[in-house]
Amino acid sequence: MYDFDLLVLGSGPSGQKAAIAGAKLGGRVAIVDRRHMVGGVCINTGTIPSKTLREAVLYLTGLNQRELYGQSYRVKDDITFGDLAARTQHVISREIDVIRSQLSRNRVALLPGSARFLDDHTVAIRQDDGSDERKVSAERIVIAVGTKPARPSTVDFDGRTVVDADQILRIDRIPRSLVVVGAGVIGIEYASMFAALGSKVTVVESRERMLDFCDLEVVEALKYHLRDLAVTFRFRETVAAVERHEDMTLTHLESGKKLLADTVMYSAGRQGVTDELNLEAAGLAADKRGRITVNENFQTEVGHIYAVGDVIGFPALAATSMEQGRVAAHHGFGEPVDHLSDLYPIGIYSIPEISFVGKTEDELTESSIPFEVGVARYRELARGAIIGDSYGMLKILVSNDDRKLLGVHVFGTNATELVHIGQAVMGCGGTVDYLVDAVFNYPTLAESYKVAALDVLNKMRAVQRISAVPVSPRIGEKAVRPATSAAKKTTS
Ligand SMILES: Cc1cc2nc3c(=O)[nH]c(=O)nc-3n(C[C@H](O)[C@H](O)[C@H](O)COP(=O)(O)OP(=O)(O)OC[C@H]3O[C@@H](n4cnc5c(N)ncnc54)[C@H](O)[C@@H]3O)c2cc1C
Ligand SMILES: NC(=O)c1ccc[n+]([C@@H]2O[C@H](COP(=O)([O-])OP(=O)(O)OC[C@H]3O[C@@H](n4cnc5c(N)ncnc54)[C@H](O)[C@@H]3O)[C@@H](O)[C@H]2O)c1
Repeated sequence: MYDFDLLVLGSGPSGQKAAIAGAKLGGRVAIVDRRHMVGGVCINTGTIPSKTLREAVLYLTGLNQRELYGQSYRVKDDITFGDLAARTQHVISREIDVIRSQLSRNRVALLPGSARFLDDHTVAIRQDDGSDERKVSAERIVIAVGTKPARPSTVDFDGRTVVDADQILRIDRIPRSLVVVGAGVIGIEYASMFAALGSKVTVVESRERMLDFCDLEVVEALKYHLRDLAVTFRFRETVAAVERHEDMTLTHLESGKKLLADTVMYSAGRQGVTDELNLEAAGLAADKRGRITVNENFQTEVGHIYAVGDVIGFPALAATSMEQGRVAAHHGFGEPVDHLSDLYPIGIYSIPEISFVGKTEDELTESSIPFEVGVARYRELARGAIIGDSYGMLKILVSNDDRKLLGVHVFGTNATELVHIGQAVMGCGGTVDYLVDAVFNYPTLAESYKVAALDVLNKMRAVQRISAVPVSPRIGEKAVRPATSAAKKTTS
């Protein structure tokens, strides 16, 4: 009756995984995207180019080797944007090739063009050059159209001196000075890269602090490092206007300050790409940020139409988007599937990088959940000395009640990889005792888990000991001996 069992709109991480999951379940599946956007924002303008650029910056500047070889150490003196772009283009092409091959070997048809709804089972697909339009029908439809940078209408983006986070990848020179508007994840990642390249970076953020979902101590450490790379932070400041002059920009802040810079980059949030979808024809609507509301199965108000990935909003990560796509397809085909776990890691590829899983100290304190903190510093690990990372740290938060891990926060080299050890222990309901008893490879950064776990146990034991000692009576009071039965068993 329909052309396809499943039609996916958008080939980013969520769309790809929905399509492949549908095909593995035996469905006839197609995926629609513009020819130049196969792989989505993730591959073409977002995750992959920014992470490759970061790797190129770290390598060519030699930044990570300077503790070992001195502050003047560099692999290349005059780094051009071309040097950085070459590596980025290479990785993008390779990744697109992998995606095309995965779709084709799973018999997912790739239909080029932009989709818009004609009704709740039918879409029209317009070729990129507008030359042709075809109708396609499907029993189930997954909307995975992602987001684009939010651009204030008052700012004149020229793609050269005033740019958004997509356009920054196409600039032709490394700016001597850069204003970054918005200290979200995108803003801080690009601020780190340009600061490492030697640009004088000013970050303007209207809130009081940045990355407020992360551990406060870790964010403080990051700010210290970025300031050391000559980054200036302007918190509680809002951009009022940006003027373009020949090869220069002047950013006016609402407080009256003026910032002169070669380039201004806007990273002040993103907008769902739903304006061209003609959602009303399918009986759907988006909110004012272009987002679509879904239930826990990623179904929209129209049961056979699903929405996944950044277009549904938080957490808007490639990793969670992939899972949402897979879960939606399984639900659509009636295949049993668990709901998405809450226990996913966050990775911020600033320089140095940050990663965490679970709760922060602030969240636990607000919920009155008692916990103990264990810290390991890379400078006390042999691997830290070998790689020249003296600033890295790993912090674990452990429940005083049942000794389970409640959160893991990592700052420094390999943070985004290391966090998964804590995630696995937490996912399996493990306690701090597992980390104390486990033997880790030496010399590694993973050893930091054992060091932090021992730190927790030492603190817990000290508290138990003092609790077991009679409290000296105040004048006129009797001595009290706290009940020792409340003290928890320690294994080491
Ligand atoms: C600079 C930057 C860095 C990032 N870094 C990270 C990171 O390090 N780690 C991480 O986990 N996440 C990161 N993200 C977020 C990550 O890229 C997104 O979460 C992810 O790409 C969202 O995937 P998606 O499936 O929603 O689709 P997207 O990747 O957003 O792609 C959507 C696709 O839909 C297509 N489309 C839109 N409208 C239509 C239509 N009408 N018809 C057909 N196709 C359409 C678009 O062309 C596009 O290809 C980053 C994002 C940015 C911008
Ligand atoms: N490593 C990663 O996982 C990664 C990396 C990059 C992006 N992302 C995803 O991309 C999404 C978008 O990131 P983002 O950083 O663009 O958006 P964001 O919404 O996270 O941050 C935007 C920031 O800009 C500030 N702001 C807005 N207007 C301003 C103005 N006029 N003047 C000063 N400050 C202003 C806001 O207060 C906010 O802090 C995130 O939600 C994130 O999930 C993830």
